[in-house]
This record gives sequence, structure tokens and C-alpha cells, in this order.
Amino acid sequence: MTPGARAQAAIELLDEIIAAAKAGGAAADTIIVRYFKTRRYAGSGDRRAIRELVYGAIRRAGDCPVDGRAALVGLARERPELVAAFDGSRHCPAPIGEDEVGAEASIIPQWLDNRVAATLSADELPALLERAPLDLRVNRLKATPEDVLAFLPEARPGAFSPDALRLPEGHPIEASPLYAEGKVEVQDEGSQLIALASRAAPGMTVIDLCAGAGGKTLALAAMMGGEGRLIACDVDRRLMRLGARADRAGVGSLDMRLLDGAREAERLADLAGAADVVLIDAPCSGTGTWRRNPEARWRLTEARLARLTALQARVLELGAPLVRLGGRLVYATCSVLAEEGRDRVAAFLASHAGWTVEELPFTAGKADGAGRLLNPASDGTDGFFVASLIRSC
Ligand SMILES: C[S@@+](CC[C@H](N)C(=O)[O-])C[C@H]1O[C@@H](n2cnc3c(N)ncnc32)[C@H](O)[C@@H]1O
Repeated sequence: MTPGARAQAAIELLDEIIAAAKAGGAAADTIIVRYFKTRRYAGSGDRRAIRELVYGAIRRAGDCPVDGRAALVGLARERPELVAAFDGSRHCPAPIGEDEVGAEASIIPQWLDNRVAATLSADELPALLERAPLDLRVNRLKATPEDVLAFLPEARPGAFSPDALRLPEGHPIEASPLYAEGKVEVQDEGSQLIALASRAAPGMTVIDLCAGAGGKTLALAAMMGGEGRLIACDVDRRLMRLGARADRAGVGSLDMRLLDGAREAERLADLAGAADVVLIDAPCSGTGTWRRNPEARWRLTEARLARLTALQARVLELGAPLVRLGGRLVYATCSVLAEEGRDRVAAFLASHAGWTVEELPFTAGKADGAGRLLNPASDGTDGFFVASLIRSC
């Protein structure tokens, strides 16, 4: 494909991605895979180049551009070599008009500027959109970091988590026997710290209330060393993928509960006051993971954020009664917004007597209300808020 045809393909893809973001449709990655399935003439070099253009345009636009052309013209204003691809020939985009400026460059959607500024400084913002590193968690059920390092000398130990290793970008770890044998999981070091915050240990009863596909459940299982009771719950069917992942990771017994969103409390009634640890990795805006998912900025709206904060309050209400006296409630979000993190926990503490705040077992992040806030610039992790509360009566 010519540079112009690649630019045209990028515009078409961006049009679809923008429409999907506005309508709550498929993710950018899914749209790109689908697009190339029906265009076999695009070789691997074309695909790589088009993908790079699409993500370049997404990363530089905090607000959703009016259309794909505006998104790519904005990128071309920063990359003069791309302007020539707009030459108007067959299968190529029309030349860029003199007064055509394209989508504005920004990191944060304008409506969120002040809210992000409440927790992060201006020099911490660019890292929210920089490429994420490739982190591994060594699965202690099957290996030690030393075992893994012997096979992966290119890996570097993480800065905070004893089980974290960082690989060079693009490393094909998923093709490695270490991965196939369940000795390592791909997991951001920040996610590993959320599991560590739980202080889960052998013999405990641990509930992962919002387990998703089980990334943190597997980390909890490794901390428990195969002893105790681990219960993974979620309202989303992707929880069912956890069985195969747990087998690969050598997790012996795991209670999986697919919850009905309207009747969760009923399904959890037998666990009231029973848990040493309840982890609530709450559904959130994902502002801390924009570097992996930059188009999520185009999907977030004021109304969606309000629905999420209400849901966060609800899952806290659901999880708190499951904690035994002296047990621990760990609340986390992969968001840097105060309303999803420190304000959520402050509201919980203000309306629930008998909970005390506990120090977290790591130094990453900065103090933020009752918890700590990790961010890519200072910690090299995704952005996370996490707090640990102990039930005292
Ligand atoms: C941040 S994700 C969890 C990610 C997961 N812990 C991991 O490490 O991969 C939040 C999860 O909360 C789940 N969720 C939303 N509402 C819920 C509810 N009422 N009860 C339990 N889980 C809920 C979502 O389905 C989603 O999987």
C-alpha cells in the first residue's frame, strides 16, 4: 500500500473507532482486527504502519475528534512527513486545506482537566499516555523470581513488588514455555501491589468481589500458597475464563460465583462476617490505564462517571458486611480521579462506624486521603488508588 492508502485506511478506522466510542461499541483493537480480516491485501508492514497511525492519532487527542480525518490531520500537523500522504490521488485522502487544523492535541479530555489536576501535577500528566511497560508477575505456586530470571536474563526486577519483573517492550513472552507452564502472568506491577495490599496469607478466607477475568485472584492465590478459601465473584461472564487460567497457574481450589447484579447480597449471604480479606477492585473509569487504552478517554462522560461512582458505593456496601471482626477491606480502582478513590473511601468511613485505616505494606505511590495513589510518572505503574480498612466492631 502507498503512504496515501495507509493514511486513508487509518482515517476509515478512526471513523469507526470514534463512532464506537460515542455509541459504546467495540474497542479500537477489536475494530482494527476486524478491519484487516476483510482486507487481505494489507501486508504485515501495512498493518503495522496503519495501526501506528491510528494509535498515534488517538494518543494525541484527549477529546473525541469530530471524525477520522480531523484526528489524522491533527497528527499530520505534528508529523510533516505525513502531510504528503494527503495527495488526493486514488485511494488517498484529499490534500489538507490551508486552514484545516485537525483535532486539538491534549492529554486529558477538557471536562476532566481540573479533576485530574486535583490529584496529579502537570508534569505527571504525559506519562498517563506513554507506552506501558511489559510487566510479569512470577507465580510463586510454580516458580521463584530467580528461576524465571535464569530463563529471562533480559528481565529486570520491579521497583516495588518482590514478584514483579519488567521485560523490554514487545517481548513475545506469551510464546514462552514459562507462560505456557503458568510460571509467569502478564500483570502490571501496580495490579500486583493491589493484591499485596490485601496481605492475603495461607489459611485465610479471601473474597475477590470484583474478580473480572481473575488477574488479581491468581495473585491472591499465590500469596495463599494453596491453603485457605478463595472466592472469586463478578457479575460478568468473563469470570468463567478464570477456571482455565487457574488450572494453568496451579491454583488448587477456587470458589467462583457469577453474581446476578440485582441479587448479589443473597448469593453472598453465607459469607457474612466470614472473610479475613475482602478485595474490592471496583469498576471504574480506568483513567489510570489510559496508556494501555487511550480511546477510553473518548468513552468517558459525566453521566458514565456518575454511574460508576454510584456503583463503587454499592459494591462497598456489598463487600463490607462480609469482613469478619478484625478483618480487612481493601478498596482499589485503576483511576486517578479523587471521586473514585479518596472521596469514595472518605464517604464510606463517614457513614460507617467501626472501621480504621491501615498503612499499606509498600512505599509506592503518594498518600491520598485514607489510601495511596500510584501513577505512571512517579511509580512506573498504571494509575491506581488503594486503601486498606480494618473492621474493629
Ligand atoms: C476493575 S474490574 C476488575 C478487574 C479484575 N479484578 C482483575 O484483576 O482483572 C471491575 C469488575 O467489577 C465488576 N463488577 C461490576 N459491578 C459489580 C457488582 N455489582 N458486583 C461484583 N462485581 C461487579 C465488573 O464486571 C468488572 O469485572
